[in-house]
Amino acid sequence: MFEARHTMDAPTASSADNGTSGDGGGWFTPHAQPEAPADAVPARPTQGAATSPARLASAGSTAALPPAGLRVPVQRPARSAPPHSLAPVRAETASPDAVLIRRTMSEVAPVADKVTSYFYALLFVRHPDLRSLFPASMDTQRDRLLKALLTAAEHIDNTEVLVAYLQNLGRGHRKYGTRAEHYPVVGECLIGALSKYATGVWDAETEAAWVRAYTTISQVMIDAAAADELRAPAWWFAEIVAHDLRTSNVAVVTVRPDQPYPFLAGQYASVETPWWPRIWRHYSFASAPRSDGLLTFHVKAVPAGWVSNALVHRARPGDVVRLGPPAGSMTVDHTTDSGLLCLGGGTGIAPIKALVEDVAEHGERRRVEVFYGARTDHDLYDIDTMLRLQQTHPWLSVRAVIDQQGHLQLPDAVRQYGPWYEFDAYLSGPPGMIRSGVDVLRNIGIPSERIWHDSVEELVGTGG
Ligand SMILES: NC(=O)C1=CN([C@@H]2O[C@H](COP(=O)(O)OP(=O)(O)OC[C@H]3O[C@@H](n4cnc5c(N)ncnc54)[C@H](O)[C@@H]3O)[C@@H](O)[C@H]2O)C=CC1
Repeated sequence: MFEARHTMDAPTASSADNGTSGDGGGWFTPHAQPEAPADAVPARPTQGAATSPARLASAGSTAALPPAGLRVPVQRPARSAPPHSLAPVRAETASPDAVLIRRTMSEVAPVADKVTSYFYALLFVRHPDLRSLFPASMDTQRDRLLKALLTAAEHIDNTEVLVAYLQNLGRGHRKYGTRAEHYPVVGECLIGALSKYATGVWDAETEAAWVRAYTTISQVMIDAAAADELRAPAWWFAEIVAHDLRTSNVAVVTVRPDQPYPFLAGQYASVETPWWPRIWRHYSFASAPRSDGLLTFHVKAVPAGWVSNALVHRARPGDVVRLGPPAGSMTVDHTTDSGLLCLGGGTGIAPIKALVEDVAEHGERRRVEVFYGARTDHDLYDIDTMLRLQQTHPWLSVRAVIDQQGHLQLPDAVRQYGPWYEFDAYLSGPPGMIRSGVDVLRNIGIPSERIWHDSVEELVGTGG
């Protein structure tokens, strides 16, 4: 699940300072590709300063210009920007709008839950028709939309990263049924909620800054969705063709999409099961693209994880799931021949295996060093596959790291080998492993921009 490293999008999210440090769950922590539908509610005037819907992104318009002062690049970076590029712009370099937006966010941060609740109350009261775009239970999803909006607003000056993030977000929203006309109504409710709770700082100038930011944000998303519509479906149906229970709670699930599904090794997809409509969870592809078009995911059933439990314990061949578009930037750069240092913890071994296959298919002889961590021998459910790959490929080395007592955690094991400073590093696994792994790898000399992983926040969301 998850856009890795350097991106704000989905599973592969940012490494460094975004989401890998701190509590990883803060309201304004940049995170990987959010999953929530960005829809909204139009019409009634918001509370406080009057914000007419007309001032927000015009539905369906693809010609709206970015507001003055906000730069919207036209080019998408080839790879997502490094996590550290998401670091907040320092006050002295921030635009006036960014300063006002951050001031609002500081004001509402302590009451984030209330802002979220009020936002959805406004949305669903004003636009009850939009309720059906969201899951029946909002528990796991309720704050995702607002988080995404606020993340984007906070990084309004960080154009390159922001645009890549928003484009990804806009494409990803197609599967929710989000349409261009939903954006202004969401914007109205966002501003309604912020103006209610940021009373200490809210004034006409602040509102204007939010309107400009939201207009830019929504236009980038609308345009990306429109462009994507010309070349890809909003979602894919995929039939489960194999279901292999490897342990009591880990299944390897293979699906056949109803149409070609282009992706890159190291990416992930969001998956919706028939049992939990509109609840989407990210899973990394466990193989590089195959000639038969099949896709494989490794799923661990986690406590209270509706989707993961359904996929492990209920799903059977013949069942049909839905897939969102591929996302994530934890991919191999084939223009270089530097070695790959890969840390896969638990089911995090899935995208690592895909990366190994990708290197093999490119016929290169790059060194690939895999550290595969698990709590017990039994939990190394895919070690046979990895050892077979090692036998076939002399450039590949696979080491298992068992961490039953928590004495030797996976990242620590890497220190005993090396040197690693000329390697590109790939981390995939539980959020704690990624956080400590990024620290360890930086300490042993790998620069942040060569450390790739999916966003920790997305990973947290993935488990379900
Ligand atoms: N693209 C990605 O990053 C992917 C991430 N995942 C995530 O991987 C996780 C897999 O869960 P499990 O199999 O239960 O893993 P687990 O909890 O059994 O841990 C697996 C390995 O990670 C290490 N680890 C765990 N917490 C650590 C910490 N705080 N510091 C250092 N090392 C730590 C353990 O030592 C062990 O070697 C899930 O959270 C899942 O969402 C799964 C697939 C892809």
